Amino acid sequence: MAPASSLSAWSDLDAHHESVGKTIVLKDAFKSDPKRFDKFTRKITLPADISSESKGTDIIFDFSKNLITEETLEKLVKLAEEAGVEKKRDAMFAGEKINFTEGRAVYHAALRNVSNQPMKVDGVDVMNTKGGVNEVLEHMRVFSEQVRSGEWKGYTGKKLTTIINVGIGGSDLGPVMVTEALKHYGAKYMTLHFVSNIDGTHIAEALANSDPETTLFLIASKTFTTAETTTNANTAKSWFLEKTGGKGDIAKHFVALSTNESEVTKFGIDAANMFGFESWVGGRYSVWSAIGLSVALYVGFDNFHKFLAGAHAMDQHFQKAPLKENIPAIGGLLSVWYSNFYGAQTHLVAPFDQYLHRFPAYLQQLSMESNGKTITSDGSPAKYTTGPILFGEPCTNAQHSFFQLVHQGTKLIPSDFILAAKSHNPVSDNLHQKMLASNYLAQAEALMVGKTAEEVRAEGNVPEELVPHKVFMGNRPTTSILVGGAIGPAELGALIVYYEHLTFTEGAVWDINSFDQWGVELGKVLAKKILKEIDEEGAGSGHDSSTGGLLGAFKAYGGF
Ligand SMILES: O=P(O)(O)OC[C@H]1O[C@@H](O)[C@H](O)[C@@H](O)[C@@H]1O
Repeated sequence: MAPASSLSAWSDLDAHHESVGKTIVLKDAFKSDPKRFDKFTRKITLPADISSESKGTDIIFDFSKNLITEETLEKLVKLAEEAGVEKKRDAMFAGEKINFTEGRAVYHAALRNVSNQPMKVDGVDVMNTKGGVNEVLEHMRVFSEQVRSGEWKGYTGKKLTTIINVGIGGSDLGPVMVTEALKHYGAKYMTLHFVSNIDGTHIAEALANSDPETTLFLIASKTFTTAETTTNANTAKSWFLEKTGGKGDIAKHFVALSTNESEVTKFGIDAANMFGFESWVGGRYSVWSAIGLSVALYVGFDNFHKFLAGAHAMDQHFQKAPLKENIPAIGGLLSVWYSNFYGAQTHLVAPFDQYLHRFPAYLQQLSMESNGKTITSDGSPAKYTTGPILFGEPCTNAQHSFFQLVHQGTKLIPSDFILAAKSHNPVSDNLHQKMLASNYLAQAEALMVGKTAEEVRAEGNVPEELVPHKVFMGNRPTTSILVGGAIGPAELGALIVYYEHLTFTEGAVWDINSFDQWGVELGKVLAKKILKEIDEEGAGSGHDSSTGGLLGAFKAYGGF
């Protein structure tokens, strides 16, 4: 593929940015076009049998408060066409090896292919082959039901009620985020811990109040070689054996979620207690795989299945909808518009939903590990900026911390706001929900309309020298996502996949490989070398004076 900036649609957008993009005033655009909301809003409806709403749930994506005209959208669509976004999308869904630096298919969509269409990699239907998607799902169903019913017992015959998931990166963030998001559906008697950090505090705190007789460990690692996870897992195993006086039965208390059977068995987990998946599932896309076992245990397999089905609905939309109507494609193209033509460096995602409090952290890995790349498909560096810095916090909290910068800072921060129309906790006669919604609406409106000096003065009693400080420039873009019901498993699945395919679209335009992550390797290698040096005499070798100096100081202060 040609570099994005050499495409004619790119130059066209450049000119369009000069003539229209730089001058568009959103509040005027709304005044002059009463249909702007309708024109730029897209909707997906999730089927009734999987939704939190009995008639099916609509999810509305309001793109109208973005710095675009109809012409902009057409030009962005043209860019997607010239960049081959649809071709690349179809190649992904056809199981082609679009992860070209690792020679792998990118096939996490197969994991949520609940309509069970054949999906093939190398000519093999991954759905129905031995050890394939359906077989693993069935294993997950049986196991999660056995644990939840108490049929699967610990070594002293007790029901397992504490789940400790040991994993990091994609083997942690998805399960944490989803179990938090679906807490309303979770088994109230279960205690969940997610241990990821190599900092011993993480595992120590999880084990502190856990009872080995009632604890189930899920060792979640695609590769089963990640240092943090194997170290934490070994610490957990030693704790278990020590606390049970060697009588504890590993087979009843430890299961593995992995692609690497030989490492799993080396660790001491029976292959029968391993839930597998394939190398075509990237770590950051693995919550749909066996890595999601903690979700199935916590919310029950039926809800896990609805989660997959909601995701599948968004997959189908992404696959079939023309680009101009294609919700994730539009999201991705807007990101390109802001990153490459306005010089925006960030992307804020603020869920107005406490249950979604880990959603931005999850999206950070999805977006930044996927598109934090410089090299394009021909091996040359991109001549344009790629993945934005994604960040966020739930609102209304974020409003009271960093929103100052979003409203009045010097940076353009394209923002997404997410709200569910219905709360799972309509306390105080829904007062909280109404206040939450009023903030969701007010923030997007305020960011767009701003406040002029004249408006500040008209408020009266404002000393002239304070006027500029109280001015809001406005014209700051937002995308508002409204779930037309509560956020249940299916709604959550669809929201995640919106961001997955948004990220895909960005990467496809930028002509980068969104599916590898070589950038995390160098630090791992250096850490291994330094770990050895901590146990050796001296302050290591071959380091710069800062690293060597700090290593020496650490050893001296820490008594190593
Ligand atoms: O599941 P694993 O193999 O232990 O890997 C965990 C994480 O390891 C990180 O190094 C990768 O960058 C992530 O993509 C991955 O999710």
